[in-house]
Amino acid sequence: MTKFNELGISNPILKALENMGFEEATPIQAETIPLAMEGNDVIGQAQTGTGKTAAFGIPMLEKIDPKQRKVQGLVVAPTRELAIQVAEELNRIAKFTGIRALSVFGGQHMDRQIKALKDGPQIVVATPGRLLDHMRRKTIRIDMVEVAILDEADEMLNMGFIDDIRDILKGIPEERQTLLFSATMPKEIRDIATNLMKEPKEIKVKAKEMTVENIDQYFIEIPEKFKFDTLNNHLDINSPELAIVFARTKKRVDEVAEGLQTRGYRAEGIHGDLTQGKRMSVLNKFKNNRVDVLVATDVAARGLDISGVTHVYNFDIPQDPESYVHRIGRTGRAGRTGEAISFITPREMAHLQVIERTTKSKMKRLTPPTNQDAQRGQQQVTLDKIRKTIEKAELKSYHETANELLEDHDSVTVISAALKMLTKERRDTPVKISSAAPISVKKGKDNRRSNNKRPFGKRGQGGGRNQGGRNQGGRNRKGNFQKRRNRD
Ligand SMILES: Nc1ncnc2c1ncn2[C@@H]1O[C@H](COP(=O)(O)OP(=O)(O)OP(=O)(O)O)[C@@H](O)[C@H]1O
Ligand SMILES: [Mg+2]
Repeated sequence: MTKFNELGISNPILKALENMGFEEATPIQAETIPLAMEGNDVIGQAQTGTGKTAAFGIPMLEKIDPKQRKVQGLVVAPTRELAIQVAEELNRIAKFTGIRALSVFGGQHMDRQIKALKDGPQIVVATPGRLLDHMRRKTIRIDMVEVAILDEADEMLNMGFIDDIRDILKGIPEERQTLLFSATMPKEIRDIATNLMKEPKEIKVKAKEMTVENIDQYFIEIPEKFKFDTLNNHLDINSPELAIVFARTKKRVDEVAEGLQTRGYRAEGIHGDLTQGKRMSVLNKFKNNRVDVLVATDVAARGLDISGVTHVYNFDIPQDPESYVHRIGRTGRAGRTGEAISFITPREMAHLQVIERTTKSKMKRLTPPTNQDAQRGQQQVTLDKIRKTIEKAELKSYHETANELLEDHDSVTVISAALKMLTKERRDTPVKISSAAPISVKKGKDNRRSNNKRPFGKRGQGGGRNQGGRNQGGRNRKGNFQKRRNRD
């Protein structure tokens, strides 16, 4: 185990890391920090939740001159929520340095952003579309950038973003240091990456599997029409602290979220068609435990670090094995445990094997729980509450009333009545989820790249701006399917 003070980090940053409760460097941090501080370009790959943000953040902060109020560090990230989160983490690490990171993303008022940029942050964390907007309007200068970072690099260099990234990098001096990070790095993307860098050092934290060991992975083979009730039963049995349910389309996200509300769960949906205000408020409610179940498209699959997420459900199995890795990686972070449960229709069973082969992990089969299992699960939750109350609470003042009840009824009847009152009863209000075509394995083709995946929906996340022109999904000149650009 490596201590941070063995890595040549300056005192103000060491102090912040200590304040944050970081005791030891994670393997990706221990390997990356010295190499990046020497000025090398780095491609860093390590499992989800293992601290890649600090692994690139610390060497970037060490390179920046706090006295210069110019953008010296640039981080590009695929979603708005991730840009905000990365800027927050950098600001925590930079607390005693005088360096400030600003997040810049679509859906926010341009004027306010321009004003914030004029304030002179030394680091900007941006989504690509909005950053390009500022570059064109000349409301940001990135010609003093010394360190450029692509977080979720394989996503950023995928078809949806690659042109934007090329345009952005053209605006930064060639002497820059470039750092690329992700939990996944398919070979064809790595080849693109090396072309954008100078003799990059590759750091790959060796792991047997692409997924994190302390996430227990399960699958349930289930026909489409039983998915929703099965999800209900599962939530009742597991009573997750926080759960994320991934569905394939925005429509299904809305329907599953509304269906769960109808059945009495505190659930909300998040996807790219919502206003930025709504996206933020949903995510904040989830972080503050005012929402227990977040139903999401892949917009929430990458990078988000929300403590307390104990369960990830793939209501719909993702097309890419990479996407599976990132989705389930929203739990089991920073050494904690988690569970991932994927619903697979009988026709999708071959796809399960594709995911297992690529990620080198195995999902254990679960039988779909019955309504009785779910009811017992909910009663168990009540039992646990009662046991805790017996342990902790002062109950003497209730004894007299309890004895009064016991004079008229036997103890089993009395306790059963109390259990009934305390237990969430099942609601069987019918909920209809529109069907989704099953994902199929395309023979003889790289399944991953032929997928026109659209985590942000048809208008992209820019909310209707900048949507014209090239690369709007569909087929490109070579006739391959092309991912719709997620402009922001
Ligand atoms: N050395 C450390 N000790 C303890 N906690 C840490 C350490 N480094 C990072 N963390 C915490 O671990 C969590 C996960 O970190 P981070 O989000 O950087 O992971 P990641 O590798 O980028 O994951 P993903 O691939 O999902 O983006 C965060 O809450 C972060 O603050
Ligand atoms: Mg990350």
